Amino acid sequence: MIAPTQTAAADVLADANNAALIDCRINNLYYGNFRAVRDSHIPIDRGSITAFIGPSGCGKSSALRCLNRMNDLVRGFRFDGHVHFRGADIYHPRVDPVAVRRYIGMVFQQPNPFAMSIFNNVAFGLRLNRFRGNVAAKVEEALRGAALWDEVKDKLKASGLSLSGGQQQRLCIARAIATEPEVMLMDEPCSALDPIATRRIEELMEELKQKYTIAIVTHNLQQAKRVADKTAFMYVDTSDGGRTGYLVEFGDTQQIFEDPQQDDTKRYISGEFS
Ligand SMILES: Nc1ncnc2c1ncn2[C@@H]1O[C@H](COP(=O)(O)OP(=O)(O)OP(=O)(O)O)[C@@H](O)[C@H]1O
Repeated sequence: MIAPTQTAAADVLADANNAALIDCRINNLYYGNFRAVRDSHIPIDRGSITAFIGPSGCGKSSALRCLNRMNDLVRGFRFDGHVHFRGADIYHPRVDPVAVRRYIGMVFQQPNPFAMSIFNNVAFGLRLNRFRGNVAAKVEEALRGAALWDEVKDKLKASGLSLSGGQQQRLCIARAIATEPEVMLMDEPCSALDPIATRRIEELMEELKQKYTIAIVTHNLQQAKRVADKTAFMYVDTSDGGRTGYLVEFGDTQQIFEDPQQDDTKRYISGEFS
């Protein structure tokens, strides 16, 4: 369990007033001496899909990876700011990053099923978490949740690697939801998929949203427009000779696309730069 801190106690109260499920404030994010992101405050609302958009290198993935401490695994990573999940500071020294990732799961750009059976791919996390209930029932539930059950129910012993790219990505989603996280982070989950498999994942996201909060990094503006409730637009500041990403504008997706308030957002949305 993520231990709430004293500072977090006030935020728990704020949460009761419909504050964001995750409140992420990145003042500075460094890899070694390189400042990759600055001044970005991104709240993630419960039960919503939030898209991170912006040109390559603006720090979308870096910001996303802060939300479940995935950057901790990167050498030279330093972060000044906070990420509060349900009011608790996930970077508090007493908080175990592995526990954070149990609440806030992740699906990556390249489908990465383990070299084991479809069944065991999904059961893996359950066993890791010493799940004591009915594993087979839970695996089925997760595969149904990821809209994959009908396609694999007769070949659960086949290797996860034998599936198509789109099926593999849904298998990874099943693996992520089997342990019942509250939040799913998706880092360009469709970039390796064809348009039909992409559409399938987008439809799945709509279904998953009933149960999970989702944050997604996407290069595909149409995808953000189709699936996201909220959109964060990030850009790169080169004024001081560096390349530091920052949040330009955050709001309802419809507002960001139809009535952007910042010139850079307008230019990006209209395709003036990519
Ligand atoms: N592990 C790392 N070590 C050093 N620098 C990194 C690392 N990961 C990212 N960066 C740098 O941080 C900056 C932001 O990268 P990030 O991947 O977060 O951007 P992005 O907007 O997601 O980019 P893209 O859309 O191309 O994936 C880039 O300049 C990148 O080179």
